[in-house]
Amino acid sequence: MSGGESANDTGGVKEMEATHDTRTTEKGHDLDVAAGRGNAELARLLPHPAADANKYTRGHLSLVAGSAAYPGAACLAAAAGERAGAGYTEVFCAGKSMITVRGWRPSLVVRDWRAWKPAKAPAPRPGHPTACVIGCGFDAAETSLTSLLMETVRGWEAPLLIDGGALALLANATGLRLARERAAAGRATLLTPHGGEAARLARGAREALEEAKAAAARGTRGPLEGLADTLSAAGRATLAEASPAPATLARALAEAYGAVVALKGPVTFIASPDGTAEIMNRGTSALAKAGTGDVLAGMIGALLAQGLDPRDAAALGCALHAEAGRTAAAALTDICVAAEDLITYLPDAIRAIES
Ligand SMILES: NC(=O)C1=CN([C@@H]2O[C@H](COP(=O)(O)OP(=O)(O)OC[C@H]3O[C@@H](n4cnc5c(N)ncnc54)[C@H](OP(=O)(O)O)[C@@H]3O)[C@@H](O)[C@H]2O)[C@@H](O)CC1
Ligand SMILES: Nc1ncnc2c1ncn2[C@@H]1O[C@H](COP(=O)(O)OP(=O)(O)O)[C@@H](O)[C@H]1O
Repeated sequence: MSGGESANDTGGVKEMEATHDTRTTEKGHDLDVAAGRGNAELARLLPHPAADANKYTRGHLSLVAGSAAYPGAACLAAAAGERAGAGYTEVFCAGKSMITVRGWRPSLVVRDWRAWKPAKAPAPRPGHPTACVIGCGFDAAETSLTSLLMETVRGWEAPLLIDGGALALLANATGLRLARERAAAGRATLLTPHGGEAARLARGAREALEEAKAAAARGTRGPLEGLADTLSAAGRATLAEASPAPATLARALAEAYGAVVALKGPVTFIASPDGTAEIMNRGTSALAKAGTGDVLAGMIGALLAQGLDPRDAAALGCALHAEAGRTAAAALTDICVAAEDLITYLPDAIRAIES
């Protein structure tokens, strides 16, 4: 830990007093939690390119995003991913969205998402990090996207970030089982729900628990056998609650899905399957505008694609996103900031964290 910071564990939530301006102290329903990681610790994670870097060694980000209804989400996530340092950003989107995404930024490599073959992707190679972000601009009403998602959860080996409409498609017994199988195989997954998406994920986990219980009562063995026994009593109780506190919800979802969970909101909680959690409270209500979550997914995805561990990628990505929002609001007012501005102000956020 860097100088000026102190940390201790209280109920699994990492409490830190950082040297940066902490502004707010969040009082969770069950815990008092202070600010997240300090600038010095975050700055050490910044993926500056090596002198001999090339676009492939810097990190390959595959973004499966942008249904015909929401091409903008793919544009925002992809531009944010490039700005956050990915060396090669490839967008797999709906055929009807391709022209929009190509026209938005010529540096993006744009393909039809029928060409997305996650199980056939080359195995990750040392020195050539890669990651996938799936779900920004997924139309959850388009159930045909379920197979695209499930195939990716099952077949994609490298780190996987699931966001937006894909979270609704994951929120059921099959999604939970496949996510847990990924975790058991040592494959990293990161979920980035807002409050509504987190509630859906909790419902999906409850559905899986009920299915597992019913199978046990019938005496049948199934893929979810023993699920209830592998979840902590606190986790099960949280999933059963109508409106749990966000810190405990993030932890219960991380445990259930075997994934790092960044539960977004005015304060963001980043929880890991091992029960640890940290808080990111640098944000501003200027961020409460459509598309800012897509930008965040692209930023974190790019950090994963540059080899950061999911917890570090989430902590750094959320902090950079929040700092970009604050710098943008200082220049443009908290009324005028839009999602695109976060991409423009990301360099200032990087400088703020390094200074
Ligand atoms: N430019 C583009 O192309 C854009 C495309 N986008 C894409 O659109 C897709 C759908 O995503 P979405 O977030 O708009 O809708 P959805 O998942 O139905 O969630 C909304 C429901 O959840 C609830 N809710 C509860 N807490 C909440 C919270 N903290 N924050 C927000 N909502 C919260 C809320 O309940 P309410 O507050 O109304 O009671 C409401 O009923 C997705 O793929 C995304 O990537 C967007 O990113 C925008 C820019
Ligand atoms: N009042 C607020 N204060 C601070 N940050 C906020 C606030 N409201 C939203 N945010 C941040 O803005 C982003 C919104 O993400 P999300 O709801 O997924 O948006 P979208 O789906 O439109 O892209 C998250 O990073 C969230 O933490």
